[in-house]
Amino acid sequence: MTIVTEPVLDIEHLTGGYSPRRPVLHDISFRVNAGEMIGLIGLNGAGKSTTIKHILGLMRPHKGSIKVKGRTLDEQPESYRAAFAYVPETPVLFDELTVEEHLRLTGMAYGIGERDYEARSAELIGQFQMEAKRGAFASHLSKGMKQKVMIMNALLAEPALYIIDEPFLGLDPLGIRSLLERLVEVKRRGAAILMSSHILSTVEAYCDRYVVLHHGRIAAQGGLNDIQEAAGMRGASLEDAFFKLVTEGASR
Ligand SMILES: Nc1ncnc2c1ncn2[C@@H]1O[C@H](COP(=O)(O)OP(=O)(O)OP(=O)(O)O)[C@@H](O)[C@H]1O
Repeated sequence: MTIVTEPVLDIEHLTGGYSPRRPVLHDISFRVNAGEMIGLIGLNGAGKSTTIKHILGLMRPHKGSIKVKGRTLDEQPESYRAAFAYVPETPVLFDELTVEEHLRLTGMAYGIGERDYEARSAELIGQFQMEAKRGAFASHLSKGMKQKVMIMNALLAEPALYIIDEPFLGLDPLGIRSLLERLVEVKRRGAAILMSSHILSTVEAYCDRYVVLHHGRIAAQGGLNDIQEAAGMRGASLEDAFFKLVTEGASR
């Protein structure tokens, strides 16, 4: 017997972009299930950030639908927004709040009880090597430390869906390892993760499925086998198959 569970993120036939006359995304459909990490990959300008902006509700679909836990943003704005945490490529912090105050704010925004807050924040501060900086203002942090604060905030919230945009660039190797370990752990506990990155070896190693965007369309999606098949390259690495798909103009 197969148990059919509702996807945490369900994008169906999304056409969208910045101007209704010139869509950037064309008929995008993919899902992220609980306990899955999906890699959203594509060249510069392929449409990854635009897809993410649509999921966040910063832009509205021209056609198609986006559901988080079965509901669109219009149907249930509060529960839609509370179901995910977003880690942007460029950290956005309050300069005059400390690391700990950011965590505290997230704890309040997501309604996390005091005891859970204490346990989770202490663990995250330790795991991301931020003990010495817990009282530092965001404006006094390095780029990678700011990125860590964004990541810690997302992890503190323990949402059903993580949306993570190119998280590795600012992090040191220890930070990357901490992040990947945590993502594996939250996934095992049932979280859904959509991660966009250009570091394809890491995407291949950690993601369960991949969505290859090319010129705003899905060029291929599925497990490594599906991507290899779409590229006509059995046995290839994700990077080699991706390279073939995006340089030969394949579009399906
Ligand atoms: N604010 C904007 N207004 C109009 N067009 C935009 C805007 N932002 C991006 N675009 C266009 O949308 C298309 C998709 O861009 P998007 O930022 O989604 O790409 P991306 O896959 O995230 O790329 P990168 O890997 O460089 O971050 C590009 O053609 C880009 O020029």
